[in-house]
Amino acid sequence: MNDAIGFFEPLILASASPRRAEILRAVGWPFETCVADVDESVKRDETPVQYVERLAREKAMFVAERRLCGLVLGADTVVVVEGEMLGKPRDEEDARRMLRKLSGRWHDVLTGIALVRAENKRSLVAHERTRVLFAEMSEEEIAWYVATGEPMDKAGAYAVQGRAALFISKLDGDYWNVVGLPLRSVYRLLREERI
Ligand SMILES: Cc1cn([C@H]2C[C@H](O)[C@@H](COP(=O)(O)OP(=O)(O)OP(=O)(O)O)O2)c(=O)[nH]c1=O
Repeated sequence: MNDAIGFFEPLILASASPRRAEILRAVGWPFETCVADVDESVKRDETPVQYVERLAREKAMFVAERRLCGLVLGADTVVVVEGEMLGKPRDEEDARRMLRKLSGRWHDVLTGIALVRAENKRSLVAHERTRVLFAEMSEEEIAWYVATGEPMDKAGAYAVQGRAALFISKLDGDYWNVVGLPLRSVYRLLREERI
């Protein structure tokens, strides 16, 4: 059985994130990528859930508007700790600040996902939340971790799939959501809803 073709509808992944592509590849979901260029600034009074869902939808819509056909997937991930939303760090000092904030605390990782049908622009939007507990990090560990460069293109300044695994004490929810794509939610959305 060639499940890569018969089981999954091919996707157009509206993302430059190598992690999202790797996650789709890992389950054999056929896709091509097309990078979306959208303004990622937060609107006034926007909640983290509203933000990730809006961004996921804008990324998918950006690509869908430039295509005649196909099913486009967009996603956006943020970390929320004590009410503060953490995106990708601006610089190394910002990364150290984020890691100090996460040290020894539980936080939420939120990913918004959006599917947009290019033919008619119909869309489905959802989000997934995973709780993560960071171990206490010493200043020395934070300095070492930031010097590896790993935090710089990651929401919350860490990569659970990389060296930050050394500092993850507990994780409650979908691991793949933390890496940037809650695959189970994408699959369920497509199976349960018509688009
Ligand atoms: C928390 C966490 C985030 N991340 C990554 C996933 C996302 O790529 C990134 C969050 O930034 P996003 O803005 O969601 O995505 P992106 O800019 O990398 O890619 P695009 O907008 O083109 O889709 O952080 C990890 O890789 N590991 C982690 O543990």
